[in-house]
Amino acid sequence: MQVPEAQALATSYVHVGGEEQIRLQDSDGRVLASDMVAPHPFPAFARSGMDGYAVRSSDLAACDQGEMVWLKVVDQIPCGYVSSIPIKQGLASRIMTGAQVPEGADAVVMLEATELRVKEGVTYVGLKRSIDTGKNITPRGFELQEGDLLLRKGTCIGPGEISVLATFGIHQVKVYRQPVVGIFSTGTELLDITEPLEPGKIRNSNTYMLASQIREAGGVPVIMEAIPDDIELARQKVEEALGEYDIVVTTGGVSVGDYDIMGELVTSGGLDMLFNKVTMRPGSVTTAAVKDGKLLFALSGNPGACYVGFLLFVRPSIRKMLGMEQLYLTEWTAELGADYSKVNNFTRFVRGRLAVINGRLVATPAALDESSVMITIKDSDCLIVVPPELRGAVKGQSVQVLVLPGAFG
Ligand SMILES: Nc1nc2c(c(=O)[nH]1)N[C@H]1C(S)=C(S)[C@@H](COP(=O)(O)OP(=O)(O)OC[C@H]3O[C@@H](n4cnc5c(N)ncnc54)[C@H](O)[C@@H]3O)O[C@H]1N2
Ligand code: MOO
Ligand SMILES: [Mg+2]
Repeated sequence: MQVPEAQALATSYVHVGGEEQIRLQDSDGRVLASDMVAPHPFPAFARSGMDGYAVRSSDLAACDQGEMVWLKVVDQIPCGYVSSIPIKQGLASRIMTGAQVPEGADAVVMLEATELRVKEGVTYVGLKRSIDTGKNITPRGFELQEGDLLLRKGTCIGPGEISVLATFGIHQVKVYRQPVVGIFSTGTELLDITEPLEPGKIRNSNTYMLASQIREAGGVPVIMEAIPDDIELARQKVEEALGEYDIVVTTGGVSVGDYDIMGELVTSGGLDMLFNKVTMRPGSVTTAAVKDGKLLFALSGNPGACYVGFLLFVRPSIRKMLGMEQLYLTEWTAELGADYSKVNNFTRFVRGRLAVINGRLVATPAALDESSVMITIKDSDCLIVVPPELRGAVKGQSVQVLVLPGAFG
């Protein structure tokens, strides 16, 4: 199956998760399940932008003839205080940045442009320059009017969105539930990361890499113990996990080896196989199946293939359950930074590094990009798409790149 077809097929089984109400401070990375509308204008009152004096600009017109104007100071307005004294002709109130501008005032003169004089117990402020109406005042509703759409359903919540919601006192938000994703690796050779190395064995790195990828995608990983290559045990684990979690991801045992059990598993025991071979490399053995509407992704055991298989198939499914609109990795056009000579009949997703050189986006393939290679995953920020038609790609040519989550730091 071609990659886009396999992606569409897998995600067609996924539905947006249920909704839940959570605290605003817990909502980073979550997706809004309803439109949010401004319950009041923002700012809710005309606000001073300077520490200074609230005045009537018409009182200062005489300054244009070189005259100094003296206004009687009738109040002091700190932030949070509403003055009850209107500014009539000849009057001014001392006001602080962020405080509500008193009735009658239409401009604020900054403190540095004023002089003070006290005469018979009365304070006067002296002004030398005229001022435009509205100067240093942020009008009510400057940013938002009551009823304006604040955030659309499907918006992913980050610092800017949290600021908007907090501004309006929206301390509980309705978001889509995070999918819970069960992970287990298969392989008799696998040691737990806490165990000492033994001859011929390796530590189970995929489970932990996948848990990290699931978290990045917005899901909640549940790490299950790795299992040996035993089909009956694997079947039991898969069934239990599918009963319990929203999505199940396994790694290993999907190729044609004597101990590759997953191929048989996904074609038996009430599972419907969606695909077991995708025209891509790494990850050609990526397999997906469905049982009672729940998805099982059986990814390759090779770390590079496991990583890419997750990004292309599992991540979009998690994002769809989360209610996100953009399911797939961002695709950009870049210049190839070095020749890439490997050819085959499948589309290659080559790990690479992105850089902006002289204003152009350049993608350089990793020195080691074999499916079995783990070390360059951490050094990559894109997957360079090399289609099979490209019989050897040359430095400088235009290529499509899929930008990896967290690229550019
Ligand atoms: N005769 C053929 N051999 C292979 C083919 C093929 O088409 N014909 N395909 C190759 C491709 S492509 C890939 S990819 C791998 C797929 O292997 P499996 O998915 O069956 O995975 P395993 O056999 O279980 O392991 C492969 C490799 O990965 C290591 N591994 C497994 N699990 C983990 C883990 N949790 N953490 C770290 N590393 C893991 C395992 O030890 C092996 O080295 O098959 C090719 N062969
Ligand atoms: O599936 Mo393998 O990863 O194509 O290299
Ligand atoms: Mg194998």
